[in-house]
Amino acid sequence: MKKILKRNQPLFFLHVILCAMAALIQVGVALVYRQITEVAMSGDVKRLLFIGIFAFFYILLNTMSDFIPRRSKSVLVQSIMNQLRESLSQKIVRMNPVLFLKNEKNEYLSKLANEMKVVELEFLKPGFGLILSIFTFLFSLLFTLKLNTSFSLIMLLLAFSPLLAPYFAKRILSDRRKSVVLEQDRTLSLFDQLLSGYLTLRVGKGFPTYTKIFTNSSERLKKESITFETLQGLTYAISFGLGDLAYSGTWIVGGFFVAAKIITIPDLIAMTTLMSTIAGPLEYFSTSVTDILASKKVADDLIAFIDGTDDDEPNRSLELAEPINTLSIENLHFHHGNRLIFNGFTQTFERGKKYAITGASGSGKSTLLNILAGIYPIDDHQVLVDQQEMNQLSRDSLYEKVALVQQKTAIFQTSIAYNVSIFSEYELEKIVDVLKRSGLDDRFDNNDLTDTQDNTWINFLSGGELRRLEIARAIFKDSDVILFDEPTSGLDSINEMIISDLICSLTDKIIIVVTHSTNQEFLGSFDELIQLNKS
Ligand SMILES: Nc1ncnc2c1ncn2[C@@H]1O[C@H](COP(=O)(O)OP(=O)(O)OP(=O)(O)O)[C@@H](O)[C@H]1O
Repeated sequence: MKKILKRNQPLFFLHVILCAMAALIQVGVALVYRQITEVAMSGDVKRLLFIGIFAFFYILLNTMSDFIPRRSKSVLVQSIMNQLRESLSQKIVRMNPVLFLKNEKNEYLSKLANEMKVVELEFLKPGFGLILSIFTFLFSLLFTLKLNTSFSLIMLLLAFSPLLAPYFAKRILSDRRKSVVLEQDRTLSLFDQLLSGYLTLRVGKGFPTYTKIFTNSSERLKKESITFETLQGLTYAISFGLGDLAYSGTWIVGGFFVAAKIITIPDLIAMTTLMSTIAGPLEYFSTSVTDILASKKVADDLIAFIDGTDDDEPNRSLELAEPINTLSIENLHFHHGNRLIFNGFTQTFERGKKYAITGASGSGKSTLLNILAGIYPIDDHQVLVDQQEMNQLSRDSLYEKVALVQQKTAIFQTSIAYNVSIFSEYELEKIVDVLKRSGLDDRFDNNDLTDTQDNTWINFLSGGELRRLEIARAIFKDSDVILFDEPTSGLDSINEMIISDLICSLTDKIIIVVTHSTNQEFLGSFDELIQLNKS
């Protein structure tokens, strides 16, 4: 958070200065009232008229003093929110892919949708709102001290009482706020699964039970929210009551001071007006502190996630200067948790050759691809890229030269061209050529390849077309190593051979294909078949 505040220093200081000016104007109202009372008591009508006109313009100025700090607070909070969203996406980009794969995707969605909202509305807004309150409080205090010291000290004691409630409630409020966010996460996650599993649930008649599960989760969210809001409301109410008590107390104590002729009636009017600019800010202070303390845990967790160090391994700094000629696996030992997947596996992959990896389900084929793509962590000396440790290569440098064609095609809501180039710069002729080579030119005959708005096509690609789009990406990238994860799964033999021909057309590369295919023609197109056995 400090880093973000530092980046917004100019906006922050501008807000502080505007708050100080606004506070001075607001506190000045008491002096205007004091003056009016004094002149009214003197019976000087002409001066009273003059001061009345002055008061009118002063009230106009006072209106602006309410608006301007609100606006500067809004600009400051929204710039911070913008940076937080940017930092969150950067954090995810920087993350170690293994950690990313391990976590629930909805956890990240919730950070953007739920936690950021809490930080904005219950942490930053009340936090920056406090600055005006602090200035108003301090200036009012200075004025009252000037009018009468002992009365001011009594007022001050009374004015602090509303702060007691949030102070005692902070722990429980903070825990309850976190519980609400957790329930929001669960409900969001269930709703997301409802959308992604819509057809399965509909056709499998799972909706009645699933809807019950969702309703129960929503019910728990309702209960948690009510509990939190009740506690929060109670804290506000106690603060409000104490604030009211302090205000009435000022009139009563002030009455005694007037009776004892220690202060005048105009002084009492000024001081009770100032009490509202002392107790008012303190009341605001107490509700804001209530919100801040309640949301602090959520804000701290979000910032800890963004600033956390579970990013990519720091020792991955080597760059790959030359094209990759060999990938070597030497005596690989690899576990998923307690489960041994590879027990001394050795294999060299050479440029210009095509390798098919086969084996029973669960024998570790996809795991091997993920190791070769630098995703899973491995011990030193087990995977070498042209004699360089895979572990030490920067992922950016590795991904310049390695492409991973995944089983499940990710499609982005943008143009066809960007879907092929995966958001890198492209020349249209190259996209047209790649689509032709991957047999997708007919499919996109009537589409504007560069149109980023009309994405209806993304919902209607067949299984074979999706596979071809994945391969079009690999052809566009033209990397030295292409790793295919079951490129023909779910395809008929004709489509299988189309994909096989496409793969065969890629020359002078290291091609590694994981496959379950038993099609001898397809398998015959590889230079080497590698059979994995369960360890
Ligand atoms: N991240 C993971 N954490 C724990 N276990 C995993 C993980 N990934 C895979 N496994 C397990 O490791 C074993 C090998 O998985 P892998 O996906 O590599 O097999 P596969 O040969 O590709 O299987 P299939 O042919 O069915 O796709 C499986 O039993 C799988 O459940």
